[in-house]
Amino acid sequence: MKAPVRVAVTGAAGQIGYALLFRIASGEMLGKDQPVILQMLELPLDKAQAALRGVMMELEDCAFPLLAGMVGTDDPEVAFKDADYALLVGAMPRGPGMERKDLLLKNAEIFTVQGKALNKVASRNVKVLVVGNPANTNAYIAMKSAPDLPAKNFTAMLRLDHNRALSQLAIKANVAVADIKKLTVWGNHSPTMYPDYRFATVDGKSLKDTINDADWNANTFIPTVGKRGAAIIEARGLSSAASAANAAIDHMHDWALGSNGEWVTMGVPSDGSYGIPEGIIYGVPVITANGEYTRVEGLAIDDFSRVAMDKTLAELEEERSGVAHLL
Ligand SMILES: NC(=O)c1ccc[n+]([C@@H]2O[C@H](COP(=O)([O-])OP(=O)(O)OC[C@H]3O[C@@H](n4cnc5c(N)ncnc54)[C@H](O)[C@@H]3O)[C@@H](O)[C@H]2O)c1
Ligand SMILES: O=C(O)C[C@H](O)C(=O)O
Repeated sequence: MKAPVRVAVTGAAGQIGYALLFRIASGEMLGKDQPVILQMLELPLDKAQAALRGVMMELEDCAFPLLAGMVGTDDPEVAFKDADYALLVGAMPRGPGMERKDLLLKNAEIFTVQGKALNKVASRNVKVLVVGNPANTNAYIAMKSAPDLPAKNFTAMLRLDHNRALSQLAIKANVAVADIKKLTVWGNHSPTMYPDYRFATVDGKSLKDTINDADWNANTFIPTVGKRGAAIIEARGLSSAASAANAAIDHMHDWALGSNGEWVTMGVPSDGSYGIPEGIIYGVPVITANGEYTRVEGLAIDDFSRVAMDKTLAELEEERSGVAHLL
């Protein structure tokens, strides 16, 4: 049996937390041979702490063989102590009629505090996934607040957008989701994101040629994927939770255990490639292996894509300016 690893989850009593923790404890994230110690953070409010105690009772009641320990706390330095993985979910969600960036100033402080706590107490190799919105800029804030940790260890969740794009494409082309390779979503987790299937293949054949519908791409596919979060809020009255937790599991699973040579999308600090200034947390195609991600380099960027990639970049730069005073 492997030694247990420490997995910190913030917002553990929230919607996404409830859809996430049981899957982590059952081994779906890090493997069926990897014991985990869950270190769960919630707000220092009676209601939040009581709800967290309830979640922990339910975790106990599952008798998961891989759950090697649990900590529930309102102190980030307890939650992140020696953490090998940190899923930063806890933040305010948007409601109907809001954009994710409307949450920026409300949620930003959470990520300065938590970045500092990670810097102080987490494993030096901690892998951080920011889910709380606006996810890219919150990941940027956490990264900048943790100068002693490697910047590459801070990532934002674009995987939900990647999975949404996969399903829309599978429906359109009448193919199986699992057969679509080489898809990506560039940029910000916001309506400006650019889901891009120019390189995608199905059974080695170009998906773009199979679909052959530029109008559908520009006027249906891209806006449908970009506005899917709002469509879920409109339908459910609450933001996505099970699909968000599922994407977080996919992101961390692939980062830890590898993507078997396949492309996945992660929001990662830019290295300056593709015309994205260094340090901006931007969705890009990566291949993961041995606990590391490697950007897919050298892809051709045509005029349509350049405009789309610059638009989502401009939004990220605007968000970064909006939080500069906190860093
Ligand atoms: N990146 C994505 O693809 C994606 C997808 C879905 C949701 N989200 C975002 O994830 C976040 C959580 O969504 P949810 O539906 O679970 O919300 P929720 O309101 O159900 O749960 C959030 C939980 O976080 C807790 N919390 C708030 N501040 C905290 C802090 N400083 N420390 C610890 N816990 C804290 C709250 O008490 C609450 O229990 C939101 O910001 C939402 O917009 C992102
Ligand atoms: O859209 C939201 O506010 C929640 C989440 O980011 C989503 O994409 O479902």
